[in-house]
Amino acid sequence: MTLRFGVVGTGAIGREHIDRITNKLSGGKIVAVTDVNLDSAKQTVEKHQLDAVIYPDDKALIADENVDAVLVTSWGPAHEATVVAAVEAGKYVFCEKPLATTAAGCMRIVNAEMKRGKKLVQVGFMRRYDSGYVQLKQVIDNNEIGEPLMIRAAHRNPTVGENYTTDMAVTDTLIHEIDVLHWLVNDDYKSVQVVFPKKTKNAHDKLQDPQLFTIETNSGIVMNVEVFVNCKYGYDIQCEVIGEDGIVKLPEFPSVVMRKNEKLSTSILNDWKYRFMDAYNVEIQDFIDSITKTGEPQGPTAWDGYIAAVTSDSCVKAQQTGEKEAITLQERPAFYSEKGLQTV
Ligand SMILES: NC(=O)C1=CN([C@@H]2O[C@H](COP(=O)(O)OP(=O)(O)OC[C@H]3O[C@@H](n4cnc5c(N)ncnc54)[C@H](O)[C@@H]3O)[C@@H](O)[C@H]2O)C=CC1
Ligand SMILES: O=C1[C@H](O)[C@H](O)[C@@H](O)[C@H](O)[C@H]1O
Repeated sequence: MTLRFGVVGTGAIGREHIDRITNKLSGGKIVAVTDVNLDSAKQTVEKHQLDAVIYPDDKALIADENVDAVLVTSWGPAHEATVVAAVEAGKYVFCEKPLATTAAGCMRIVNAEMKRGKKLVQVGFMRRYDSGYVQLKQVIDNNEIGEPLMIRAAHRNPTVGENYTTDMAVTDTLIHEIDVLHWLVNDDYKSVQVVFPKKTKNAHDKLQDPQLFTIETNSGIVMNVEVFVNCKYGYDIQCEVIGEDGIVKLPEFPSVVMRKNEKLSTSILNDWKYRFMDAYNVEIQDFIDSITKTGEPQGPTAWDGYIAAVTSDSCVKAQQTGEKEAITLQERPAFYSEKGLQTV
C-alpha cells in the first residue's frame, strides 16, 4: 500500500517534506498540493516533478478520494480549520507544529478525532524522533541517573526576521522544548515563570531577546529553558538532565575536528533543516509505516498538541505578567491513553 499525501502549504518545510516523501522515504506519494499562493504550488510541482493535482484550496484537496493523508505545512493559524476538515472527512493528518494556536482549537480537533473513533492525527514534534533525545529518554526510563531533578536547556537561532515577535519565542520556538521535555521525564507541567535578561543589541526593537523560562512539573522537577533567537553564532540546541545519581546531556551534533592555523575547531550548524533532518525523516517514515501496518499513526497525538497549546498559553501569559503562572490541563481522555511513543 502507498500512502497518498495531499499537501497544504508548499513553503519552506512543505517542500522539505515533499522532497523526503518523494525521494528519500518509502511507502508515500504526493498526489495533490495546494497553497494560497498558487504560484508556489505550481513551482513546487514543477521543481519536484510531481504527478500531483493542484487544488485551489484545502477543502478541494481534502475532498479528493485519492488523498489518504493530509500534510499540513501552512502557517500555524491556518492549521485548525484544515485539520478539523480532514479528520471529519476521515483522512489521516500529519500536522506541523502547532496543531492549533489555541488550546480551544486543539480541543476542537481532539473532539473531532474522538467523534471519528479512530486515531488519525500526528503532530510534527520531531524531537521525539531525534536520536539524541531518544538516547536521553532511554537513560532516564532505565533509571540510569536516578530521578530527574532539574533540566537545563537552550534553543538558539542565529537570527530571526522583523516579523518575529516576543510571543513567537513561545509559540514558534519554545514549543519544541514544551513538547519534548515532559515526554522525556514522563511528568506533567505545573507552572511557568519568565525572566527577560539584558536585551541583545542584535534583536529588533520590538523583540525581547533572550528569554529565560522556568517551568516546574507536578513531581517538582525544575526546568530552566533559554530561548535566544539572535545568538549569531549558529543554530544550537542544548539539553542537560540532572538526576539524583548522575547527569545526561544531549550530544553535540556530529562534526569533524579541524586543526589549522594554531586552532582546534568543530562546526556548528546554522539552520533547523540540517539539525533535525534525520528526525524529520524518521517521524514521517513512522507515520507512513504505522498507518500502513496498524491503520493508525503512533507518533505525537492531538492530545500532545493540546498539552503544548495549554502550556504555550501559560508561557505567553507569564511573559506578560512576569508572575508564576499555573499550567492546568483537562483530564486526559482514555482515547489518548499513555501508550507513549515507541522508541524508534
Ligand atoms: N518542525 C519544525 O522544526 C518546523 C516546523 N515549522 C512549522 O511549519 C509550518 C510552516 O512553516 P514554514 O514552512 O516555515 O512557513 P512558510 O511561510 O515558508 O510556508 C507556509 C506556506 O503555507 C502557505 N499557506 C498559508 N496559509 C495557507 C492556507 N490557509 N492554505 C494553504 N496554504 C497556506 C503559505 O502561502 C506558504 O507558502 C508552521 O506551522 C511552522 O511552525 C516550520 C519550520 C520548522
Ligand atoms: O520549528 C521551528 C524550528 O524547528 C526552529 O527550531 C525554531 O527555532 C523556529 O523558530 C521554528 O520555526
